Amino acid sequence: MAATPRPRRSVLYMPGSNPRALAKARTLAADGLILDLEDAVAPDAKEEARRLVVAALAEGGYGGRELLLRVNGLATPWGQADLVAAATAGADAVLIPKVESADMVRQVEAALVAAGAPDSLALWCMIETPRGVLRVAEIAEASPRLAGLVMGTSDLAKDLHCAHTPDRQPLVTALGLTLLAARANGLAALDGVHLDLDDELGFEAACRQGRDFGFDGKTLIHPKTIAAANRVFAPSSLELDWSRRIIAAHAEAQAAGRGVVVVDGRLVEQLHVDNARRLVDLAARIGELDAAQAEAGR
Ligand SMILES: CC(C)(COP(=O)(O)OP(=O)(O)OC[C@H]1O[C@@H](n2cnc3c(N)ncnc32)[C@H](O)[C@@H]1OP(=O)(O)O)[C@@H](O)C(=O)NCCC(=O)NCCSC(=O)C[C@H](O)C(=O)O
Ligand SMILES: [Mg+2]
Repeated sequence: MAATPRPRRSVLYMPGSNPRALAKARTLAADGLILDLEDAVAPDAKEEARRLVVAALAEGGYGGRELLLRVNGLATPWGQADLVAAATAGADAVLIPKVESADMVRQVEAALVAAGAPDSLALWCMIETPRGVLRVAEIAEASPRLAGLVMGTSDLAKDLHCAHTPDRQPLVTALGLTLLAARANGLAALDGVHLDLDDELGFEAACRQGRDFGFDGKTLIHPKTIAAANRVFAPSSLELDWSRRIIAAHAEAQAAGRGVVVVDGRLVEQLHVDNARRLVDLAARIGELDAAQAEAGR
């Protein structure tokens, strides 16, 4: 069976040019952090942001949080220097913005390798342009270093000329294609940001929609949204209770020579047990991460 993925319920962007945010992130309950050199950073602050991010990573203190460093695109004036810095900065992954082809991924990978990136450095891709969405299947299999895809729903909505409606209907095709490409290649998939920071109910509804689509978690822009994302994207106690019951019932049935069993009137087969195990394992990983963060915060 595939290894249980790490929790990625909440992944917070922070502008690389904001030292306060880079420091505060060490104390936040986010599963992952995106140290951003791209759109959150003004052009005249790019060099300083790169220096701050490299220094923050060198200082460490981010515990078990997954660390993604979002670079500027290779075609921009900052892309090449970002990749040279990112190669050995100590992040878990480099997040490439506005990916539109497998070739673009391989160019970034070549630049990172030339700059001394270790084999362990993963690549993540932002899917946030119409061309990127149309080519997401080829992008998702561009490199063995690829670990995940991130929806960039703000850029995408801009390019599509679509509205940010509460039900996100205009984005459903892109969300579905990205999720399909991720799952077909064993990659993680993160949903896009919710821009209205005062819209708690809308944020939770968007989290539930993303979870129901199959996304592993949501990308966030403010710490106050972390708790809700962590809650919505974690398996619920009802799901865990059901999962444990069907794992036990199916094991009993198998011991008696049967491949299926009915629990509370519902047919349970091996595929349901596989999914139940995934949820139970994910809950265990969340428990470990939460405990480690609580320990570090003491
Ligand atoms: C939106 C913000 C500019 C608001 O910042 P601020 O006014 O400082 O908010 P608060 O006063 O409410 O902050 C309270 C404390 O929390 C810290 N804080 C705030 N935001 C973050 C953060 N993102 N990470 C870490 N810490 C944060 C503040 O420093 C305060 O701390 P303290 O001083 O101790 O009280 C700000 O939230 C922000 O800049 N958010 C990130 C914006 C961003 O990164 N945007 C780009 C990514 S989104 C994107 O590009 C998606 C994609 O590409 C697409 O196309 O869809
Ligand atoms: Mg974007």
